Amino acid sequence: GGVRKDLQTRGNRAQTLERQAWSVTSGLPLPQPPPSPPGKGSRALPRPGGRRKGDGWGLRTCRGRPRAFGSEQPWETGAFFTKVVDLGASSLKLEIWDTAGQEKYHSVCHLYFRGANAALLVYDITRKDSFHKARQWLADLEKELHPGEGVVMLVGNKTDLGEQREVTFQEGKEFAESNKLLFMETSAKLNLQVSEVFSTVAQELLQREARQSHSAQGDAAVVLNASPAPQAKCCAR
Ligand SMILES: Nc1nc2c(ncn2[C@@H]2O[C@H](COP(=O)(O)OP(=O)(O)OP(=O)(O)O)[C@@H](O)[C@H]2O)c(=O)[nH]1
Repeated sequence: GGVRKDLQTRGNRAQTLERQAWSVTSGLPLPQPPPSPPGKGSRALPRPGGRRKGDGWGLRTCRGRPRAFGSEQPWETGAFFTKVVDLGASSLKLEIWDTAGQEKYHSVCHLYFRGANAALLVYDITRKDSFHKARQWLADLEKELHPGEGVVMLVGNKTDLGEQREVTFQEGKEFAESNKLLFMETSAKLNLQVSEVFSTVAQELLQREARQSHSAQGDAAVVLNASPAPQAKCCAR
């Protein structure tokens, strides 16, 4: 799935930045026109179509809507959600596309990653195969996200099923570290660490944005400082 991010500085003072980010669960999308969220126009990005239930991959609570676990309603089978993350000085509105888990649509998954600011790679800690699939998804993601751009978090879900665990915390952490990913474990069922996933990703997005803007200012200073030099040389002739 995917996420589009609106950043708004509090007090309505500053700019509204628009960024696109994609969250990637284990699922694979059927590309369809995305729905229009309330109050917004139609979107140019695809969203997943159907959902195959029960493969244990998804992080349902990423949809950012209050509801009881397992109480899905037919109208909730769509895959576009928004979540506002309050970060104190700023808040981020994440627009999230959830992919549906269908391997045969793997070839179109790049549509969901393109232009992403962020991605969540979610696996099921009770299924080693889902962990291996997450690694494959990362390879796909890396083709679409430019190096150093895009925040990717690896998420091990279903910590409430600890006795059935097949992927250790350490394995997840080491894989994440070796690929420069953020890492967390969650239980969507118990709502453990779910909001932390989003706030951590949002924080990281903001920090990267601040660093980029800082470095852009640095570049501008170099250009400004650079231009008088040739003139001075010229005039000295
Ligand atoms: N025990 C437990 N079950 C979970 C948890 N998260 C999801 N499930 C269950 O796992 C199954 C799959 O959940 P989905 O949210 O449909 O998984 P998904 O990967 O998004 O599904 P796809 O759309 O096929 O990718 C469902 O039966 C959920 O109720 C969790 O944290 N703990």
